[in-house]
Amino acid sequence: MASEYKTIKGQEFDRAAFESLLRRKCFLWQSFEPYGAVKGLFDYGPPLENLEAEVVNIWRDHFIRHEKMMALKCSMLTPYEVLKTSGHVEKFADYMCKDPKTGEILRSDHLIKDVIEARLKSDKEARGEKVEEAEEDPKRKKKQAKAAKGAVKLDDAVRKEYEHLLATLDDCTGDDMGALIKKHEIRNPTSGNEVEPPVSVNLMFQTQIGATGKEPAFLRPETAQGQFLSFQKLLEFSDNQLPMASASIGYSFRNELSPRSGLLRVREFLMAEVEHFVDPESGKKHPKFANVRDVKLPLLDRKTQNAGNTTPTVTSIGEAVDSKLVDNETLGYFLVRIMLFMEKIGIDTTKLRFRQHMANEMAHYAADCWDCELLSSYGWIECVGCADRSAYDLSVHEKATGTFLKVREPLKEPVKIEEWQANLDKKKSGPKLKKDQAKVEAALKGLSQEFKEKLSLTMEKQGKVEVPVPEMESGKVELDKDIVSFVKETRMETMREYTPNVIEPSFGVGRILYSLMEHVYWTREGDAARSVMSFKPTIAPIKVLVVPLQKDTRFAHLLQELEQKLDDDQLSFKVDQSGVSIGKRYSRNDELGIPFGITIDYESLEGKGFTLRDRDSTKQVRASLDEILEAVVKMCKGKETWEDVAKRLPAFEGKEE
Ligand SMILES: Nc1ncnc2c1ncn2[C@@H]1O[C@H](COP(=O)(O)OP(=O)(O)OP(=O)(O)O)[C@@H](O)[C@H]1O
Repeated sequence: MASEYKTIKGQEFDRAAFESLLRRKCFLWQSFEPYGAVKGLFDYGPPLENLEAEVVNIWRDHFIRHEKMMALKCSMLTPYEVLKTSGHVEKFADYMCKDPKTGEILRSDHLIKDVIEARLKSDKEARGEKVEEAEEDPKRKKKQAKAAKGAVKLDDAVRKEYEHLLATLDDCTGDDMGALIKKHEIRNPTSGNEVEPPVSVNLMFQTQIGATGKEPAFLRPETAQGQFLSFQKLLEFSDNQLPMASASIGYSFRNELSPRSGLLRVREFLMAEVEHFVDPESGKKHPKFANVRDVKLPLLDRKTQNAGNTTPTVTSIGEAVDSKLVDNETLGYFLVRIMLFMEKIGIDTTKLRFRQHMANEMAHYAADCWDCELLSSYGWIECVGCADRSAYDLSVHEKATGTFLKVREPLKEPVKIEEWQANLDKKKSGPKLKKDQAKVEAALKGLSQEFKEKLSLTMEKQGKVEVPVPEMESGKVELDKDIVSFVKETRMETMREYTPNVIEPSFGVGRILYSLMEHVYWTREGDAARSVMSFKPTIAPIKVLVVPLQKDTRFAHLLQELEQKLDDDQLSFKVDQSGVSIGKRYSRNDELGIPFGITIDYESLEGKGFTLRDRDSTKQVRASLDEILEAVVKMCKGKETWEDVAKRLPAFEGKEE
């Protein structure tokens, strides 16, 4: 809840002050501002762009290098047929309602939810019960308040109906939502106007390849399809060995109907996706699962959610997989790796949970799905989806294209196979079947073993059989024993063919960055204006702040030497030589999250070293330049902490003002 959301220091989180910092320090802004800005599109300024690069580097190291994944870069422009086969053309859609008078477009489920929640809130107020704050942004709260205006205490039966409606909203079709809007007289909260019935709108951006219009295409809504269609190359690269995994970091595009909550719902965003291919007959075991068995995760399972509870249970992943709460080892292994990644980049893990998808949320083909959700002032937000997509994608693409998307591997022991065959005597069947010959042949080939056995018995008794041929106008054909025979043949099988299953952790980088920025934001006690962004040194956008005590030309040569050495150590740095006090210079750069400050003072001129300041504690040490730089390099690589450094190097009692 927004009201319960606290900073890492337990302070009330002030979203307005936080957003003002992001703007002031140029972390981000809406794209194309001089043209009035475009909703759902953001430009990243220098601090956020650098932060993204650092986080992506850690992601690459944590997943691609550590897990020996195959990095891929696939095209963003995707032909229509690919996304038709994957189901996106038909199903990747949301319902929207239009306000015919203002032209405003509202996502139907959001509209219903907002209005009904507002009525329930108002009812609670009327009953004098404690009201929880809306989890969404202030604009949404305003809308809710407006919607609730005039609402009175509800009838018990209506209240129950509303609660049930909210719990089952995810199951509603467009028609269901249309009926709800009518029945409950739901109007646009902003204008008070009636809205048009819901219409399904596909969320993909459509375009075309070339100028002829003959090659329709989309900007991809996820990176996954390119990876599936590279399956054969990946298998070759991994010497035909499974499990294997590919990974892709790249942009995806979704024409969200009502983008809101800043970076949390945008129309163009960076995704980092893994496709881990595994033999389904292996029980989806993971070779490194034993290493993570004892790691504990906060798991909010389906049963708990069904009971209306949102408190996760902290469980070791070993127990969760043994009890089948988490479907298999591979899925469990990735949940652990996701949490370790979040910890590594500085996410506050008390604001992290894994939520299992409810049955109605999962794609029909998915075996199990867990979202890694992060708590921000907007509430719990899905930042990583981790799904077991079974064999769905490879199977549908194989069926649509005829391309072999399976694994063939030699069997340890050859297996004796007994199979019914339908043998068509083409010489005799030709004159009878004429142009339908090929269709009948294909139909016979496609018959199941059981059906072929049944037909052999019929043939024995009646000397003829009726075979279904959907491709023929008549839909069937009668064949006698001169034309077709059914025989049981025995052969030795030496190879096994199977379609791998896919476990897919899918990261939305922007949502993670936003949550991270909220998690590291706090204000120094006693002075509300002094905000700090406590980025870990390993990911901080700028590593070092250089502050000469005063504007004094005598510092010039030391400054030059320091800059050269920082550059040699590949440390990013900022020099603040402005005339304001050291304290002010430190505190305004704390807002950028620079973890370390090096001061050049008059004692430095006498060869007595430099001071190094830690952003979070504001403690300082004094040492030679080489000692200081060695410490900074180690801390920025995550090899040492400030506590380690403070034990090694002599403390310095510097004043900040
Ligand atoms: N519009 C968006 N803006 C920013 N990030 C997004 C957006 N849509 C999805 N993501 C990110 O991509 C990840 C994987 O996408 P996925 O298709 O699982 O999301 P989703 O279930 O459609 O999300 P939601 O239900 O919130 O729209 C999400 O966990 C999220 O971090």
